[in-house]
Amino acid sequence: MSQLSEQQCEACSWDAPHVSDAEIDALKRDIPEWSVVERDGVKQLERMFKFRNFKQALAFTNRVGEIAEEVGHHPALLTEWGKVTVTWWSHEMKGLHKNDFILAARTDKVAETG
Ligand SMILES: C[C@H](O)[C@H](O)[C@H]1CNC2=NC(N)=NC(=O)C2=N1
Repeated sequence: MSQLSEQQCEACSWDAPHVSDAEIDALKRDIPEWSVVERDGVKQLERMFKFRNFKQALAFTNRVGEIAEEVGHHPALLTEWGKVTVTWWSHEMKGLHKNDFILAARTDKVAETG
């Protein structure tokens, strides 16, 4: 189990510090299945999860929605037959905050434990 998932999200505003490339490398070790992608100059964390059907993919989507609502930090969720693509980033900062890594670790936990 990742300790990262147990850490608390901090309040995050548009001028909060971005995680450095060295911090990204260190934090990514706890969430090895996630990729850092860059869209329109904005770094994002992304992972695709596979399921047996649409219903299970939708149930996972809703569980991830619940953990997002708990902390007021929200991912992009693409739900398809048998798969869900989850993308975390901090819109206000236009980049990655430690919160995104914490939520990615919690997303992994949802996938493991339901
Ligand atoms: C007002 C509200 O809390 C903010 O707009 C929140 C909502 N959820 C959010 N989610 C994410 N991922 N990034 C944000 O910057 C963000 N901002």
